[in-house]
Amino acid sequence: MPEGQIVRAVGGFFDVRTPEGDIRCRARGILKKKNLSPLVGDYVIFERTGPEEGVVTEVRPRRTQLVRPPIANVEQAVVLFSLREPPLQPVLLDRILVHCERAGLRVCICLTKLDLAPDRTEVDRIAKLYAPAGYRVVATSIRTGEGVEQVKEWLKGTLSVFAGPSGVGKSSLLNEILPGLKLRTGQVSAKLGRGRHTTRRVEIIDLPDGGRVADSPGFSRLDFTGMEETDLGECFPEIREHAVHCAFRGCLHREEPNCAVREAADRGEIDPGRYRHYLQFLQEISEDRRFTRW
Ligand SMILES: Nc1nc2c(ncn2[C@@H]2O[C@H](COP(=O)(O)OP(=O)(O)OP(=O)(O)O)[C@@H](O)[C@H]2O)c(=O)[nH]1
Ligand SMILES: [Zn+2]
Repeated sequence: MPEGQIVRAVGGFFDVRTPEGDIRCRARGILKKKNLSPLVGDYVIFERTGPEEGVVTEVRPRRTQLVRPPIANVEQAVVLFSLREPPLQPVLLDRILVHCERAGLRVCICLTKLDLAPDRTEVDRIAKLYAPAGYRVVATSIRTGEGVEQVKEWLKGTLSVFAGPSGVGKSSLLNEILPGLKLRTGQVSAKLGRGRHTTRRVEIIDLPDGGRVADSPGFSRLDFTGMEETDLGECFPEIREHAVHCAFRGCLHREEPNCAVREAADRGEIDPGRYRHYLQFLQEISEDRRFTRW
């Protein structure tokens, strides 16, 4: 039976992309009963019921699943923050990165509006700061075109989602990467990713160089609901790496004796700012827990 990936959900139908084109499918009732309603991004098996119509009969296991936007099998998050207007927000950046890690996504960081920064000092600092975590950093400007090719390179061969606060230039960069996007998706609106006050409709867009991107930005909810204190360290790659040498299993890297993470932070092997944000988030999680217990 034919297979494909759902690229769009419209009024109870799912558009399944296949090499021969998109097939508009309903979902077989049994899937809903089994609580397996298809999501955009799902790889599915379908039966043809007409030349361009079908029924989804099976949903392949998901590798990842995001809630906002509701989309399956995203592999990569391109996290955007502007260097200026608005200025970089380091805590919020780490907060988004935690959510990316938690969702199991590969991360790259894009510092936008390079044309508004006096020089590359801040870019170099951020790149150095995130190197131990394994995050690649690029600086872009849609005014000068700098960095855009690098982002295109990162998007190849994978399904990505853009993430970042309002006004940092997510839509602008997506438009730069896909100048024909509006035409292709038939959107009248001049802006992409504008979903806050309108019905959010997710769609996966094929890039000319291969690779796919969700047209709606990710991670609009950024609290740590449902997270255990012991989960947090897992979401900081450089902390995760050192944590295996901590004296205690389940070490939260606070005041525990022989904590390899704190020692690495003292030696500067873990960025002190990142460690501080870790402690801040840990505090949030533990306060939440106390609250729910009362
Ligand atoms: N100088 C400069 N301005 C930029 C750049 N990229 C985007 N902008 C401007 O920043 C503003 C916000 O850009 P958007 O693309 O709407 O930002 P967004 O992240 O999509 O914002 P939301 O839709 O609110 O999430 C616009 O006025 C853009 O023209 C850039 O590289 N340099
Ligand atoms: Zn520790």
